[in-house]
Amino acid sequence: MSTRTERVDLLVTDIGLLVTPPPGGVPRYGAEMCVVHQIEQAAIAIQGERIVRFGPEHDVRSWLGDTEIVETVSAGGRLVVPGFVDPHTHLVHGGSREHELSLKRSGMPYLEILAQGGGILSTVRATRAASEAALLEKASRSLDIMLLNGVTTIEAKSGYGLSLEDELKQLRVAKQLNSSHPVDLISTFMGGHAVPTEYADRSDEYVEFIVSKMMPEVALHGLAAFCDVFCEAGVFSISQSKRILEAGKQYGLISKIHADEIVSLGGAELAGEVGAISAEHLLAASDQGLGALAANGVIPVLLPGTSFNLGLKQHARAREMMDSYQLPVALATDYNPGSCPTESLQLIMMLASLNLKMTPEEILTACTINAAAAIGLASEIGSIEVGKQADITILDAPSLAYLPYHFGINHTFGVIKKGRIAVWNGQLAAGE
Ligand SMILES: N=CN[C@@H](CCC(=O)O)C(=O)O
Ligand SMILES: [Zn+2]
Repeated sequence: MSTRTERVDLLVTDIGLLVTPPPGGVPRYGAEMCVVHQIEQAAIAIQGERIVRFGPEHDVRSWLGDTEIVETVSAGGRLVVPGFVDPHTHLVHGGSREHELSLKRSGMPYLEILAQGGGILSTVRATRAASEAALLEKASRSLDIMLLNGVTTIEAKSGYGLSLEDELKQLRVAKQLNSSHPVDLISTFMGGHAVPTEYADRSDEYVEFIVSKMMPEVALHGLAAFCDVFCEAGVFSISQSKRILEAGKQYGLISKIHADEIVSLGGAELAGEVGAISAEHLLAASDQGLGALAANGVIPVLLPGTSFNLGLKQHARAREMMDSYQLPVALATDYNPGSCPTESLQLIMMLASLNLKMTPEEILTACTINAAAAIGLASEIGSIEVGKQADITILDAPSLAYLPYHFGINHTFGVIKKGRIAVWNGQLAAGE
């Protein structure tokens, strides 16, 4: 395994049970998702930001010999897993939408609220009205909650600005948080989230505005790694979505797509055609669409919190995706102020168990290595592996199954981010 190092900066001992996807730095497909490595009475040695050794504690200790250890912490017999990754969030936004709760509960469909100028467009108004500092403050608080819940890396989309300045404003906030907050953020440009009111009935013109005015600026300032579009009936058509994603590729932005969430429009097929890294939602994806994902290595990112919160009977066909199509399913919160206002990935784990019929092992894989792969980071994060970033979550739980079983609470005891203690005893560490 690894050669001995001069010094270990942090040694995590007394890990009751360490569970991780196997090494490899690649997504885990279908049946592979239930295979995880489990080590009882384990320890992890960290130097700088990297894992240098892990395994049974007696093995790690004999490997260490008389190596200098700067700091030792005990996991107190708890469960230790890779830091969770949330690969689909709409973190940066102004305002909230509790005023739409009664409309939703009275059965008004999500797309109808949007068509009446509410929904996403309501958050666009609030985001445009908010200062950059106010957006930063609000997003930072949500990011703290995510960290306290054991999440160490997230993806964050724009898409509530829908004007050049306001899209850039959202993306600058995410960039700023990436450098100031312990959680790593990777940004997605989503100017194609809705057609703004000033372009009502001129959606093709808005698409050209995205392509000709927004994308060059996003690329020029290095503000995003990915490009996403809400490909949905009444929002962006297949051809408009294709125009946006293909143009994004010219600017080096990797495609993602909100596909077949409500209507089976062919978004999954388009994801395959444009070579997207991931396709999200997929409740209404056709068999042909799932085949296109499998044939083109597209990762399905499932968002069971959204179908739950929208009160939908339909769920993404996770079992078929894994069992029949051998797809590498990932899970995410979809944290946003409308369809899924929760930062809790642990709630999503419970819903994945309940409604997607995923096993605890599959859920762990979907929230770690496959989630990392959905944002292009599987070689760096998503598993406990020598050489990988030391992103580690310590949970007050005796087993993986305990997480979806004892639901509605936060099990996180500690979080180590890039080798530094970011959360301990359920609290943010001083200075974080
Ligand atoms: N479906 C489109 N976009 C978001 C919801 C955004 C909102 O309602 O504000 C989603 O992924 O669920
Ligand atoms: Zn979304």
